[in-house]
Amino acid sequence: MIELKAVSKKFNHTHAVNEVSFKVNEAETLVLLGTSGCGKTTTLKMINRLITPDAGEIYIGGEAIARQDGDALRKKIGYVMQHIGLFPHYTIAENIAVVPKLLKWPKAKIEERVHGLMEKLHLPANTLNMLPNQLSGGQQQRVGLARALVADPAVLLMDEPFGALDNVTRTSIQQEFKALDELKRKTIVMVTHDVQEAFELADRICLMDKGKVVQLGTPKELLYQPVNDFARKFLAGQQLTLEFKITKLSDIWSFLPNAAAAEEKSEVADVSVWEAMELLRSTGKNRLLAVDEHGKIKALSFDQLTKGFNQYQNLQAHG
Ligand SMILES: Nc1ncnc2c1ncn2[C@@H]1O[C@H](COP(=O)(O)OP(=O)(O)OP(=O)(O)O)[C@@H](O)[C@H]1O
Repeated sequence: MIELKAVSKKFNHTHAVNEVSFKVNEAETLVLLGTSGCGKTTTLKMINRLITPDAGEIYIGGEAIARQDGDALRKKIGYVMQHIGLFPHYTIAENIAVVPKLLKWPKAKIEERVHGLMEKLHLPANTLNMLPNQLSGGQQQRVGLARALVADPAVLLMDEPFGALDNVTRTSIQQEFKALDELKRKTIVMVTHDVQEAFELADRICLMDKGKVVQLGTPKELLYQPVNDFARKFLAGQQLTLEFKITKLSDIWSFLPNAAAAEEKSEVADVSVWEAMELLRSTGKNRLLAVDEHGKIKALSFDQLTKGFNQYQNLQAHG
């Protein structure tokens, strides 16, 4: 869907991006991860031609973007900016409706879409006519996302979309983001410097350093098969949490105790061990129930999840 071929960009003497190549498949979320200044934002902005590469080629849907008009291209690509970047003197409704107005949608269609998105993103209807500074940081972030999604673009570029939020708000918006139907079909390239966030949201991660791709792979590959010391050190210290995040209930299913009660219903889908623990924490319950496709019910408590996870890890390590 998106392909970068040996793309480079220099600013004065800084090689911001140095022969970067990768492909993003349709409906995939690729996260660009790396320390500040490694070239993530420059890479992202070259995909919608806010920055022009010095060398290399970029294709979207098989077409070279260099041969397309920049404004027309950007109307087709959703873009969530770093630091949100809402227009301060536009109301929330006007901020969300920028692209549909440029595309000359009829007024009624714009209103319907803006209302629908506000509902989906849990923005209260009374914020429609407010200005951005009257909203909380979390609400502003949702408006930024609504603005990027409004014309239903197939491609979405997101630059530190949750960067301005406190940890609690950040975690809950990340969870909502993952569950949002609007995003399921989209090809997403997202920038972050936060390892946990990358593991939470990425199908694949592109780890960058000094303008170059260090490693591109699934979260599991980055964790268990780091290509060099830089990749290893980048994840060091967070190993256990990351393992909880990439291990699913279905992975540890056979190690969890059966729960008999047929009348009890499932409360948990096939989430990660981490998410199941978060659910236990947030609901304050001692145990939750999960059910598989054969109707088999399993009980989940902190203790059982940890035991099941350890047994699974042992099996992975020793066959
Ligand atoms: N417009 C510019 N003019 C000069 N140098 C720039 C410009 N934009 C980026 N750079 C430099 O290019 C390098 C890569 O910057 P970039 O913003 O792409 O990194 P990043 O990984 O997104 O960092 P951050 O997470 O801090 O935004 C940095 O050294 C930066 O100082």
